[in-house]
Amino acid sequence: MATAVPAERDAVARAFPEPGRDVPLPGAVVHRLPAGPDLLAAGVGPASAAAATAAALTAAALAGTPYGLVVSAGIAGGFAPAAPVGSLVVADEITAADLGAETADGFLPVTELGFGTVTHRPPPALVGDAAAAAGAAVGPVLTVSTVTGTAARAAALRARHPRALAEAMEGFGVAEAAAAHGTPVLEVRAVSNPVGPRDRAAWRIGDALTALTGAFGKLAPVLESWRQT
Ligand SMILES: O=C(O)c1cccc(C(=O)CC[C@H]2O[C@@H](n3cnc4c(=O)[nH]cnc43)[C@H](O)[C@@H]2O)c1
Repeated sequence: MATAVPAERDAVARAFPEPGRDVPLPGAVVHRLPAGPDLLAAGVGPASAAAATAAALTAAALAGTPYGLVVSAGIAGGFAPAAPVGSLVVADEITAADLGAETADGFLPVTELGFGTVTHRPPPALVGDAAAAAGAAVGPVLTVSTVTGTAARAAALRARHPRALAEAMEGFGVAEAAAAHGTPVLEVRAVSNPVGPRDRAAWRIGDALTALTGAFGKLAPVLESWRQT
């Protein structure tokens, strides 16, 4: 389970009965729960998330105990009205929304430049089971390197990704690390703020962290029992 910051990691940990311990690894510190998943505060942004997630995946593989699933979890901005503050989102697509080139005719994703990947798709059956268990909406979660701060930027993202429900900064990095290991990925987000004009007073980080704890209390059996078929 990869979050950005320790506050998100600890919110997920509160869904599990017993406290864990930190296990230092080369390039990452995994918080190991006795009766739950390994948790990783991987850092803010796609690069840090990818690096730390890859380190944890590699350490597990070299130890002969490879992970069966990687989950990117945390708070996110929600695209109103589909994803209001306090709601939960499970990604059916994890998309890098600003990986490409700005041109006179608008943004071109790297895939239209002839290389790379911009979208990872979690296993549909797992997405459905997770969303049903958590009472979450299902749709694309965008990964950005810059938090949207204007209505114009929000509108531009919605125009390019009309189904998008949320915006965060780590999912695509986590998904790239998982893909390099052939490991399925899931992204679960609790909405802390609306995507749009920067208004720090509108952020409800505490409420979102509480929603994240509640979500993983319901998700735990789904994630534990899920095996790639
Ligand atoms: O603009 C601010 O002053 C501000 C206040 C609180 C938090 C931030 C962040 O940049 C948080 C980024 C962090 O949280 C995730 N997140 C939450 N909401 C969003 C969003 O609307 N767009 C992108 N990322 C968001 C993200 O995954 C990071 O881990 C800024």
